[in-house]
Parts: sequence; structure tokens; C-alpha cells
Amino acid sequence: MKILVIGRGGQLAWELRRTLACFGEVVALDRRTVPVLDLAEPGGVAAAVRSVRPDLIVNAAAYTAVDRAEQETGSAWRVNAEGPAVLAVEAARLGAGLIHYSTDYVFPGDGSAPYREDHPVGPRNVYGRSKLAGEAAIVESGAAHLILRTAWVYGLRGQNFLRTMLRLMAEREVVRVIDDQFGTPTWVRMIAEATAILVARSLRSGTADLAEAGGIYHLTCRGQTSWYGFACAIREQAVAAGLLSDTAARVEPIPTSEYPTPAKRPAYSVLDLSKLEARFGIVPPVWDQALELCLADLASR
Ligand SMILES: NC(=O)C1=CN([C@@H]2O[C@H](COP(=O)(O)OP(=O)(O)OC[C@H]3O[C@@H](n4cnc5c(N)ncnc54)[C@H](OP(=O)(O)O)[C@@H]3O)[C@@H](O)[C@H]2O)C=CC1
Ligand SMILES: Cc1cn([C@H]2C[C@H](O)[C@@H](COP(=O)(O)OP(=O)(O)O[C@H]3O[C@@H](C)C(=O)[C@@H](O)[C@H]3O)O2)c(=O)[nH]c1=O
Ligand SMILES: [Mg+2]
Repeated sequence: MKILVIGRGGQLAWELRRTLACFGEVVALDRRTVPVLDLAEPGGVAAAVRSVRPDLIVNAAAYTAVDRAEQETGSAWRVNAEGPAVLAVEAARLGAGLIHYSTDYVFPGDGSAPYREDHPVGPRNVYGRSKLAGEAAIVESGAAHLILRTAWVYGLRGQNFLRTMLRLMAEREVVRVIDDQFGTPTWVRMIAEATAILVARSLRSGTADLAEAGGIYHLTCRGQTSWYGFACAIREQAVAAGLLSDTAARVEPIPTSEYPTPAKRPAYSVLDLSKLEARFGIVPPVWDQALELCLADLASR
């Protein structure tokens, strides 16, 4: 099977190139490869997909700068909505499957029970709206697809909350973190492993057949916490692993009102995972256990 991964150096794309390698040939394209694949250039997207002729497209690229998106609306929209729309049309044309990732930020965040896939959406920011438009375009395209909504993604590469916290905790005396936004921190490696299981479970005659079990699924680690809770766990586990000294910054809880940002964020965006388990038997690890595994990886370097 030939798999086209969009993105090369992003957190998730990096991990997917490894976990998908055993399915056959993985071609990873981005804005710097030949052929070039720039999701903001629709014509080029179609040409690149046609030249690769994949059996499966896995789109791990996105415009993920949540605050910047409030200003750069056009860019966010092109990369998160229009580019994926072209990918879906090309996938349908080739008879290829499309795996795409979306976000907990499609939800308004005013609930208090985990969101199921069919819960009404209502994004609070440009990033969330652009990701939702990407979902809609894929669903409408007729391409066989899986849309995996994930959340609060971290790992040892790229820009994420874990790396920001480790840096700030080493530099400062106090780190102040919001304690009234709830969600589920999700190790990027877990998303890539689950994706490989999804591909394996969908294999028919040597290629991934996403037509039958396709649709939207929630895929995060299990459990929930606030950003403050996540920061406290990072500090505690990093000290235990010898990655931070016990003189590292202390973590102080603050309300969202004391951390003003251009983009509004949902106060509660925990995702219900039962559809993923019922259909594919996937039960991700609890978020703090995944964090421990990730930090153990860092400590062993
Ligand atoms: N990060 C998170 O917390 C969450 C992410 N998600 C979703 O998960 C998926 C993966 O995110 P993640 O790996 O964290 O994202 P990253 O920000 O780590 O990586 C994004 C990737 O997209 C690429 N990219 C950006 N613009 C374009 C473009 N115009 N054309 C081609 N490639 C482009 C970037 O390439 P370049 O190096 O050239 O900029 C980069 O490789 C995305 O769909 C995201 O929306 C969902 C929930 C949470
Ligand atoms: C750095 C920092 C952040 N915060 C807050 C701001 C924000 O509400 C929260 C997390 O900060 P981030 O910059 O990681 O937030 P953000 O970039 O909005 O994270 C989101 O990214 C997109 C791509 C998604 O899809 C979401 O699931 C989510 O992971 O913590 C503090 O309270 N104190 C701090 O020192
Ligand atoms: Mg961010």
C-alpha cells in the first residue's frame, strides 16, 4: 500500500511516518519537498496527489496557531478548510481513503459531560471554525474517510504545552496557569499508534477500506484535567524523572480572565471515546500515564 502523509516535521506527521512504515511505502510531503504540497495552494495540492497516486492519504498538516488565526483568518481557512477539501476530492477521484485530524475546539465548551461525536458543534475561535469547515468539506466530498478529533496534543518535538512548560519551569520562579479550562492532554505518539491500528483494522485486499467504518471519531487519551492540572503533573513527573530540579518554578492556578489571549477557548472540551472503543476496540491510556511514558523517553536521552 502507498500512503501519502501530508506534513513532514509537524508533531503528528513525524510520528506517523514511523508508525505507518510497515504498511508499505510512505511518501511524506510538505511545503519544502519535491513535489511540493502546500495546502494553501489548491492547484498544487491536486497535482501533487495525482503525481503520487496514493492508496491512502493521511493529512497531518494544519494551521495550528490558535491565537494568530484570529488575525490570519485567510491562511487558517485555506490550510484547514480549502486544502483538505481538495484532498478529499482528489481522494474520491483516485478511490483512495482519507484520514484527517480535527480538534476539540469545534465544540463550544459550555457543557460538563464528555462530548460525543454527534453533539452539536459551535466553535469559539477562527481555528475551530476553520477546522470544522474542513470536516464538513470532507464529509460532503464522497471520499471514504476517517476524521479523528483529538485534543491538547504534546510530544517531544515541535511546539506544544509540555515543551513550553518544561522551558518556563526551568527559567522562572512561578508559572501561572489557567485552572478553569478542562480537557484531555494527549501524547502525539498515542494518536499515531491508534491511527496505525485503525489502518490495520480497515485493511481489505491490501489497502485501507475506510468506506464501511468511516466517519468522525474522537481520539484522545482518557480522563480529564485543567491546563493547571496538566502543568502540575508535568512538574511533578519531570522532577521525579530528574528532568527538572525541585527548585523548578512553582505552578499557580489562575482564572482565564487573568491570561488574556486573542482567541477564546472552550472551558470544557473533554471528548467521549466510546465510539472508537465500540467500533475498533481501541482504549487509549489515561493521560497522566501517557505523560509518564513520554517523559521517560526524554529522560533516557
Ligand atoms: N497541536 C494540538 O494541540 C492539536 C492538534 N490537532 C490537530 O492535529 C493535527 C496535527 O497537528 P500537530 O502535528 O500538532 O500540528 P503541528 O503544528 O505540529 O504541525 C503542523 C504541520 O502542518 C504543516 N503545514 C502548515 N501549513 C501548511 C501548508 N500550507 N501546507 C502544507 N503543510 C502545512 C506544518 O508545516 P511547516 O513546518 O511547513 O509549517 C507542520 O508540519 C492537525 O490537524 C491539528 O489541527 C487537534 C487537536 C490538538
Ligand atoms: C504558556 C501558558 C499557557 N497558558 C494557557 C493558555 C491556554 O489556555 C492553555 C494552553 O496553551 P496553548 O498555547 O498550548 O493553547 P492552544 O494553542 O490553544 O492549544 C490548542 O491547540 C490547538 C491546535 C488544539 O487543537 C487544541 O486541542 C489545543 O491543544 O494554557 C497559561 O495559562 N499559562 C502559560 O504560561
Ligand atoms: Mg498553540
